[in-house]
Amino acid sequence: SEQKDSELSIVSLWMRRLWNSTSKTHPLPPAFPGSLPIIGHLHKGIAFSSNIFNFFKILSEDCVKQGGVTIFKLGPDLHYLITDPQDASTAAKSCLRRHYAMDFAKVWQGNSITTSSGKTWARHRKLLNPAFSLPVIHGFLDVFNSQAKKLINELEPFVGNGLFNHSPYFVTNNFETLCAGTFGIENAISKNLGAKYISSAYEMIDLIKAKAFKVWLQIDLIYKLVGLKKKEDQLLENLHSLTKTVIQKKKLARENNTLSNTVISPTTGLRYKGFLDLLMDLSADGAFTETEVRDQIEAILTTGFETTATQLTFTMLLLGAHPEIQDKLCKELEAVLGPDGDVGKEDLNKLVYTNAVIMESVRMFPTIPMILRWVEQDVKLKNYTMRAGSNCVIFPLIPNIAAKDSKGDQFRPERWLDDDFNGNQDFAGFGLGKRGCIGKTYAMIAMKVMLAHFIRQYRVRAEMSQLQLSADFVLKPVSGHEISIERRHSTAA
Ligand code: HEM
Repeated sequence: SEQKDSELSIVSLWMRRLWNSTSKTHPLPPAFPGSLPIIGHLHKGIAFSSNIFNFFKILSEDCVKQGGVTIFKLGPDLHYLITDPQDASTAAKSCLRRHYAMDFAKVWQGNSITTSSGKTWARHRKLLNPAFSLPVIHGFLDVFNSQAKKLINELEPFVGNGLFNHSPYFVTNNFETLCAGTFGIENAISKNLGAKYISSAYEMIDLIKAKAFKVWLQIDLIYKLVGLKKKEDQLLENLHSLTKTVIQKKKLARENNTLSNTVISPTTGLRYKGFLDLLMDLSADGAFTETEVRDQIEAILTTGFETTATQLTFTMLLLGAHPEIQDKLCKELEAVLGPDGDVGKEDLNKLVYTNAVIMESVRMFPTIPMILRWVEQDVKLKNYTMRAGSNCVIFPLIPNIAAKDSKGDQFRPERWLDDDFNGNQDFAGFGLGKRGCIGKTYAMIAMKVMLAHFIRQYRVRAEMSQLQLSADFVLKPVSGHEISIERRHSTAA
């Protein structure tokens, strides 16, 4: 019946999209320039598709100029673009349903925290919140520390050897870290299985994107005829086989009591559980079905592995291009942690500048470049009412680029320390409101630990003038992002 519900909801979304394009219920805000009859701004989207991040900047800057709310039309689909912080907050609070494109991810992740809406989402979010709390994440510190050291060793051959692409190393390493934290078993999966999962996830995301943009692929018969259904089934098998394998392993271990379902962290002394154990406890209590456990695990893996890795890729690049900031960061890390000590939980709050560096990296390059929501009911903003059946786009770039100072395009971590930017409620890099990022604490601590080891060991150099970005679900560099590394002889042990 869930399948039927989702089909019905897709049909009703289509009806509302069509209705919305013709109804004249509420006056519209000004449009982004260049809209054409029928296709709207589709041609603009296509023209800018090779540099989508620049397009987001142009859209958000225009939106700021036009008063904070504009319209962007992709064929019949009406999108409200919002840069006004108060309206962004209202929209994020009122529109808790994701864009319909996320419905195409349901074949993969069912009704998980990322794909569900309404009461199902609220229940999942409430049940999952404790799994992402600070004490749980503190329990992962050993994994974070050892994974950071592992990466540093892996990069050893690049020392003094010129530019290289560091991004895939961060992706693989972060995926392993996430698997250890998620499954609560180190080396739970083989390297091959992990690599297959990552490549299948990328391909699956491409399919979801294709469905969202090429509307004819949303018709099942066409999807089958062009061979994409077969491809999708194969990818789903690859993806689900990893989660199924680990869940089976864990289940057996729990039944036979051969694996303690809590791990004692040697650094923190804390007893902790991986996400999977917490989910299985909930399933034993009847809160989650077995399928829901798998769906949530898929959702955590997908939202977790690329975001943190990509943000670190950007951070290394920014640090490489700003040696004075890198030196200041290194000084703080050495002062708090010594030349090569691990990061303990009591150190985290002392790494104030490190925190600012990461936040500034999220501000400059938000890996989730837009918050896309579906407007289910009419939503009243300050000066306009968003029509039910439309979409709204909140750019994390809002307060980021429409910056509070005139130097918003500069990488300046100090703004998080000196200015009123610190604790800025409008900052949308990790989302806004109740549906904001559940993994923020995980991500911030994982990134801090990685930077702590990396920067004390290596001096990074980079040059950003040729940087090219792409943005699908995640904003990422596609070229011009290589770095070089040298050992910091003066401080290395
Ligand atoms: C630099 C790292 C990260 C950034 C910048 C980031 C950013 C975001 C943003 C902006 C949203 C809101 C999207 C929306 O409202 O449409 C979000 C949601 C989410 N994030 Fe993150 N994220 C990061 C890392 C992580 C990690 C490591 C995990 C998991 C371990 C994670 C799990 C999630 C989940 C499950 C949601 C959906 C929450 C919900 O729908 O209730 N994120 N993230």
